[in-house]
Amino acid sequence: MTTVREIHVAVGVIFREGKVLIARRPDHVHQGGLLEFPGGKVEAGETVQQALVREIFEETGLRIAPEALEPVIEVRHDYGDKRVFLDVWEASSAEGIPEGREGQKVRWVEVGKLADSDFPAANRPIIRALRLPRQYAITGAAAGVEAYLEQLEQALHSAGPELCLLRAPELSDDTYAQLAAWSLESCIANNVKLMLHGAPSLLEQFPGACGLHLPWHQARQHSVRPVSGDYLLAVSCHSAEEIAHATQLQADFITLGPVRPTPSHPGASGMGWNRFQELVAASGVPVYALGGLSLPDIAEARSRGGQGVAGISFWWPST
Ligand SMILES: Nc1nc2c([nH]c(=O)n2[C@H]2C[C@H](O)[C@@H](COP(=O)(O)OP(=O)(O)OP(=O)(O)O)O2)c(=O)[nH]1
Repeated sequence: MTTVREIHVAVGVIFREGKVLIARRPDHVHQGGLLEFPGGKVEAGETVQQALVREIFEETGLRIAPEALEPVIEVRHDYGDKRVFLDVWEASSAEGIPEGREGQKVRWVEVGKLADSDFPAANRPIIRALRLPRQYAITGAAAGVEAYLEQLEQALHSAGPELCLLRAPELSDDTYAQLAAWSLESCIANNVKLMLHGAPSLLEQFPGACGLHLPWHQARQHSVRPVSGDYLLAVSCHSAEEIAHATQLQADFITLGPVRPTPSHPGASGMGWNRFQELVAASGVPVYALGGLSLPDIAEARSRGGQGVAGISFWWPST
């Protein structure tokens, strides 16, 4: 076990016109030569917000109001020679024109163009968190495949989700595949990203899907990431052990719940927001809160360190 002290680092993601500000770390420092989001160590007696306001001004000349900062994700990472706790916050308003005040190059980049390999390893979940939406829409029950598709069309039009999971564990593999083919067409036409639910072979069958969501009983059968980095990988988790396994699989995000009791999982009691927060703090990947939640719960989920909410009832038409 490492005995190196963990360093609390305040990291700021500053948005302007859909782009984020990045800088290149000087060659001679830790993780030198790689790109970073501006920030630095939280000094004794400082809050993370105070540290961010100070570091961002010192490094870039931009002025940020502490109340404009919102939490993104907390990432703990052990580099071997250094252990960091990246406390990541975003700001969508900052005053001034940024300049590299410590000689570093700064520039604005679209989130979609951030590449993992250009950043320190600890930044991988940050980049995921910036790309993922606040809601993860999961399909619900329907009377049959055709009814299912009708409800999907209706839900896509009325709710307009960005990211959707085709979950239908009650269907046979063949029926699910039929539904996946139709749903994918519909999602692509509506500019919605579709995740498939089940075994990794689904992505060979449907390469146009954006990723695979492993139910826990599937996830536990794998010891390494079962899909390529070109796809998103998500895992359904319910405990610290399951989260640790999903992290080992290099999941891009997870769902965690039930936070509250929910009709789709009768008998399961909710873990509550405090337990959710504890588990999220130890996870290091974007986490959607799941179970008995609706869109107004997004604010609570984010204040607890989560990415947002996942669920059926907030978007799926009732039968
Ligand atoms: N600012 C920043 N640091 C990051 C990112 N990703 C990442 O792993 N780190 C790590 C690299 C360093 O080990 C640590 C930040 O420490 P630092 O040395 O840059 O902090 P500082 O500006 O307070 O430095 P100094 O006073 O020691 O010069 O966090 C990131 O995106 N931004």
